[in-house]
Amino acid sequence: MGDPMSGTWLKNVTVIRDGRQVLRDVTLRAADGELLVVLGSSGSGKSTLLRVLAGLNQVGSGTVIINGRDVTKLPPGERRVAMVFETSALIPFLDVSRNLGWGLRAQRLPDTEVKERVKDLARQLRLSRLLPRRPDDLSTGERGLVGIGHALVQRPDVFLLDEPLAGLDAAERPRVRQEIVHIVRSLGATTFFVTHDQAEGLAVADRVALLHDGAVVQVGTPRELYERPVDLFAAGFVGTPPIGLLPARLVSAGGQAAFTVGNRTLPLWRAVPPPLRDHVGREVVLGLRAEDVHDPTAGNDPDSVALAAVVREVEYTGRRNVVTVAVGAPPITARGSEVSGDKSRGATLRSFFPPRSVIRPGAAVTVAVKASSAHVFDAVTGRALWHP
Ligand SMILES: Nc1ncnc2c1ncn2[C@@H]1O[C@H](COP(=O)(O)OP(=O)(O)OP(=O)(O)O)[C@@H](O)[C@H]1O
Repeated sequence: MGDPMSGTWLKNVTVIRDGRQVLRDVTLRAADGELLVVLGSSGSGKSTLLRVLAGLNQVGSGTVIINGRDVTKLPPGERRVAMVFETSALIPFLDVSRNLGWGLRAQRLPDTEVKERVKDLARQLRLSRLLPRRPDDLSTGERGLVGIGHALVQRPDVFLLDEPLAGLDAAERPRVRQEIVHIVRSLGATTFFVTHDQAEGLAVADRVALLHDGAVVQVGTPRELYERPVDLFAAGFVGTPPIGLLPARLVSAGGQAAFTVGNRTLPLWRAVPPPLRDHVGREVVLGLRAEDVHDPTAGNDPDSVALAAVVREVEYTGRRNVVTVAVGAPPITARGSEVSGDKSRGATLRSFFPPRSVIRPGAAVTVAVKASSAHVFDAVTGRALWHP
């Protein structure tokens, strides 16, 4: 990105509604042709961010740039973007074919080309059989597909997709998702893809921007968000099942770092890493992904330490059981920790057990963890200090 204006982005954008900041100084840039997922829970400001790009929401302050062009003061019609809304507005008295084509006809494309493009797109999205029907004669999911089609047929510079898969059933979602990704990639269009579903976001994104309370928490590749979350909020939001959290104290003995958890000690088997030096003797929160929490009877890793725990929940998924256990440790109060656990229950970890294991809520078990697999967070601010 040599040109400082290139790409499609918001620069220091603030949006105020009813006296509340719904976007707070948001700076977020998608490179040309990038598929950027905007991820966040309900009310985090995702739709507002798209509406600002589309020109449907005024900014309080800041700049909006589309394909290197400052469009902050331009009306929606002059921004060359195509938007799919969560509930798409179809024209009731036009059949699907005309609904898909009217945007192109408005651009004065020749009729034969409009028909050709509509036909191709309908085939790609597998909605050819719906072309003669009117919106009233479609299911919610089918209307959703037509809404997606209406945006995708346009070949704009920038696609704005707001929960495009919301109306579709679970079985159809992965297929349509792949089709959308295929289409926007083959057109080379920059795409903002809004979702509250982290698994969906990770699956399609070049990069993910995680939004919380109107502010950008972290921007990175799916892998960066999973492996190097900037704080407890990001760590808890990204990944299934949610990351497990353990309160601990960082100690240093004979120059070697370790974490104490209750009456157990988890040695790191190395000197205190420089980013942790200021935290020796202080409380931290350890974050452990389910794949790093083991059934100690299944094998013997000499670096692991067994912790006593009580089974809270068992979810059978076919390939394995996802087991939530409570470890005898006090609840965690750090900022952002609420997304990955229930505060009232104390520290919880998740682990994968074999599908045939007989394990029931209330059972006493031990789980094996090791310090070198743990993400380390500040116990007060929730900021990440160290990643495995
Ligand atoms: N017209 C409005 N007037 C006042 N506040 C609004 C208006 N529209 C949205 N908001 C508020 O702005 C915040 C962000 O809303 P937005 O729709 O951008 O969130 P979102 O992340 O897209 O949520 P969802 O996933 O539920 O659609 C919310 O707190 C919402 O209540």
